[in-house]
Amino acid sequence: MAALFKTQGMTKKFGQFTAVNKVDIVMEADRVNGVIGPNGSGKTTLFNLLTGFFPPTYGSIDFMGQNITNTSPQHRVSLGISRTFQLVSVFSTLSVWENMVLSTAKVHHQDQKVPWFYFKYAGDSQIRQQCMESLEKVGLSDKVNEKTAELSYGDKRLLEIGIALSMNPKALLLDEPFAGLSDIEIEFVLQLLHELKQHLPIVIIEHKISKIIELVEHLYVMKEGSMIMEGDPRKVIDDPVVLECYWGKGDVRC
Ligand SMILES: Nc1ncnc2c1ncn2[C@@H]1O[C@H](COP(=O)(O)OP(=O)(O)OP(=O)(O)O)[C@@H](O)[C@H]1O
Repeated sequence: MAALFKTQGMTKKFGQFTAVNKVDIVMEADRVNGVIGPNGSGKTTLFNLLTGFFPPTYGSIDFMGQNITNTSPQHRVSLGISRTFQLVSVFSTLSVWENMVLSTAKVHHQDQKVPWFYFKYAGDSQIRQQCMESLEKVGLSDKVNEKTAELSYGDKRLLEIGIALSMNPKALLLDEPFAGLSDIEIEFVLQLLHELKQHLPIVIIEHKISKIIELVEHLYVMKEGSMIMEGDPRKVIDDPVVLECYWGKGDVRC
């Protein structure tokens, strides 16, 4: 079976600064992959490259055996690459249901030029079903009519995951999904991820490994743009190189 993501020499430069440096990974689909690393080590840029938000300066990216190096984010979504963002990215002025429909219809009808026209597809039974199923999965089905601005931060995160799930993902990429959440909210999201991982490859960025040590099955460590280590999470976090990478910036095991 082809790897979920395979990158060769993947590099991203911003001017003279190298944010991601010659990253070669073969990320397998049959496990939860975690990505850790200190602030500014290139984790989000790695996600932006995998999801097409930036083209790489050099190198190649394959998704499930298909070269996607120069394809758009929209094309990658249609291939099944869904993501969430470090800062919650939902439309505050819309209701929960409107957020769901807008995103789901956009995946089905990429030809529309005017975003609001997507609402004409709100009645499509397939779109309605996908939206409802996703909202049920993330526990928001009783909040469909609520204004997104009035949701708790945890519910906004869940909505973002719900939107990602409604797009028929073949891979779910989560950028710090616990940021800003209370311990109770983190537990809820973690439980959801444990359920989702049964049938969906997950890639998760997180600073603090303790939150995801029971979830992830393979761990990557980035430092200053480079992938410095990968492997079994419990072995990786005890590796002297990884411990040193975190010295002065908080223990990786916190
Ligand atoms: N669009 C951009 N333009 C210029 N520099 C950027 C851009 N995006 C990221 N960088 C820089 O690339 C480096 C890596 O950033 P990135 O956000 O990928 O790190 P990170 O590991 O996700 O950090 P954090 O854990 O703080 O979110 C940082 O020095 C950042 O300032």
